[in-house]
Amino acid sequence: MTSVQTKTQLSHGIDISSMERSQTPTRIEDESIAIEVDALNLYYGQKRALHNVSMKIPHKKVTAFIGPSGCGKSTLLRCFNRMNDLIDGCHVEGGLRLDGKNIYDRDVDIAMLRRRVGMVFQKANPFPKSIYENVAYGLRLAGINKKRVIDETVEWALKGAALWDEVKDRLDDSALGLSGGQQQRLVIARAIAIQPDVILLDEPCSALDPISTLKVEELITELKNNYTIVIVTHNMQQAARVSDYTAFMYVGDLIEFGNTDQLFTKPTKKQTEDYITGRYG
Ligand SMILES: Nc1ncnc2c1ncn2[C@@H]1O[C@H](COP(=O)(O)OP(=O)(O)OP(=O)(O)O)[C@@H](O)[C@H]1O
Repeated sequence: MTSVQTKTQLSHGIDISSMERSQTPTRIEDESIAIEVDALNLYYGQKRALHNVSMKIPHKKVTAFIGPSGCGKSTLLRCFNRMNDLIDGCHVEGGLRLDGKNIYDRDVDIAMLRRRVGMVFQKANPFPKSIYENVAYGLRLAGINKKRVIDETVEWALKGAALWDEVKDRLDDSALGLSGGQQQRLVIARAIAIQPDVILLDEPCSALDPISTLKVEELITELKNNYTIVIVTHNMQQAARVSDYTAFMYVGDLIEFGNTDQLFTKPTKKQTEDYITGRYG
């Protein structure tokens, strides 16, 4: 065991045994790419929050963003569906391509982009409507009105979000009566109902208890069979458990990006090693 592995276990208790069992690590060079970030700079007014970030996000894999508070993880995530457009004074320079198309081009339909790139936030935000209506809402917005299609899709999405068995007998009850973990899975069901290509998860488990966290983590692992997933997490054990690739960010810079097992066991940058061994952050 290397000194990094020992320190990692001591400071954070990250279970690296599963990493050591893994076969040949996957390499980003061998992946099909969903999102390509090219020399991206983002400014809040005069302040630059992202510095020349370049990276590739692979299709149907889980990519985690880690790093200390304020390093730009959520800012970068929000670029992927242009949520930052909603912030006054925010502007972006550089390229960000989704399946080869620059999403910052003038001709991009932002509503369509956000259908393709769904987002789940730290705090579950169900609408004050029934469980059924929460999932059906996006379908109706998308112009789907046939009850049978909506019924089938609501069931499919709730099953996909591992919530169906818990709610199938109370679909007309208020979503606000669900537990925090159930609400987060409901929001994920709402996101997948409209069949996006990419799901962005911004600290989806930070308000959840350990059992709900485990369920959402299992769900993430399941969802990557069909979706490209990008997750921001403060929890390094979570990044190590659920992700295939990890990006370590520090004060707006992308310091290191690569295969999760390698990044946690053999980081190539001292700043990454210092962070994962708990020396700062
Ligand atoms: N709406 C905003 N207006 C101005 N500055 C912002 C805004 N949102 C974020 N910032 C700044 O941009 C930088 C990056 O913030 P961001 O929230 O992306 O970091 P983070 O790594 O996700 O942090 P945390 O882990 O604490 O959520 C910080 O300095 C933050 O203060």
